[in-house]
Amino acid sequence: MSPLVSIEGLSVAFNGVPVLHGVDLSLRKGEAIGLVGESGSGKSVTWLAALGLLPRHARVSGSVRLDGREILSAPAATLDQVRGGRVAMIFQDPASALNPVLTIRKQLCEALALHRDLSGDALKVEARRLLDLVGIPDAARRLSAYPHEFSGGQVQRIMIAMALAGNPDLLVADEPTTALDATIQAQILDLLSQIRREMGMAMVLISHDLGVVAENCDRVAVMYAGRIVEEAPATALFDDPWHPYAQGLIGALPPLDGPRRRLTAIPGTVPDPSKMPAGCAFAPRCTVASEQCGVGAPSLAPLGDARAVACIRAEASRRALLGIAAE
Ligand SMILES: Nc1ncnc2c1ncn2[C@@H]1O[C@H](COP(=O)(O)OP(=O)(O)OP(=O)(O)O)[C@@H](O)[C@H]1O
Repeated sequence: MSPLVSIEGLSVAFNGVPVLHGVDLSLRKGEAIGLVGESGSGKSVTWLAALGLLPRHARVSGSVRLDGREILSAPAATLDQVRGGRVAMIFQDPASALNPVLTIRKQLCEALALHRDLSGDALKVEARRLLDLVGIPDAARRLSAYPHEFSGGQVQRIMIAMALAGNPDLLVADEPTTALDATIQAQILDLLSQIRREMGMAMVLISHDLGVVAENCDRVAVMYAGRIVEEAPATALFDDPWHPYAQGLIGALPPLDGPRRRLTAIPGTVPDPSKMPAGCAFAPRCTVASEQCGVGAPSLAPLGDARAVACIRAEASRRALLGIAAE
């Protein structure tokens, strides 16, 4: 089956400083993929670039195809149609994406009118259906309310309803629950997963939280310093991570049924994009790095059918982790 989205060699530079280095990623219809990595690793920039949402001073190159059609170089009007239509996005701070002086009905109807062939009462009926779908109680009455009359979790539900207005094939959710407390986070993620399955929609879930990604995604791509360093089915990655960075992230993860915390356990920090090391960007923090790791940045190499890793020391690192002696 041909992929829904295929990203190849996606690179981004800001003011001449590269921050994304040839990212390759593809997504099948209905698939949920998680993008994880510390702050600054390029998760958001990957999707902002793919959807033509970076500021003008960004230099973007590579290829992004939606159903085989190139969208990276598409005219602005085509990209406007894609965004909110076939591809929808939700972000961490939903309140800033809603207009405070318009009712929810008005905003939902505007989103619907833009992407669906509906008008008059049919718009209002569909707006109500969407609000119901995302679990806002008393939807008919609440349509007349303004954004400030809803809680943070409800506002994120409304943003999900807005995102669904165009019947998207893909939803990109960038840290959709980071600003919410733990119980509400879990409810919103459950809602997203349920809607995704019912609609057969693909999803990209960008998160710092590996637990969130483990529970909600089929596949995971781990990013470090503007590159994907490991990509694998979620269970394979969590049971047996190969890249030393992925191993560090997973080592920092509390049990799935225990309390979550942010990823802090790997010593050191992500390198400044303007001061990238010559070889593997993770080498300065890596416990198994060899001299050769300083020579060139390793590319993402397939490892069996479903996974890929960018590390020349992956096997050694895995053996060290599992306590297997070198042969
Ligand atoms: N508009 C911009 N202008 C200049 N640099 C930028 C811009 N947006 C992002 N960057 C830089 O690009 C790099 C990748 O940022 P990005 O936001 O994609 O990271 P991230 O992994 O999504 O992190 P976070 O989880 O904190 O959102 C960072 O070094 C960031 O400072």
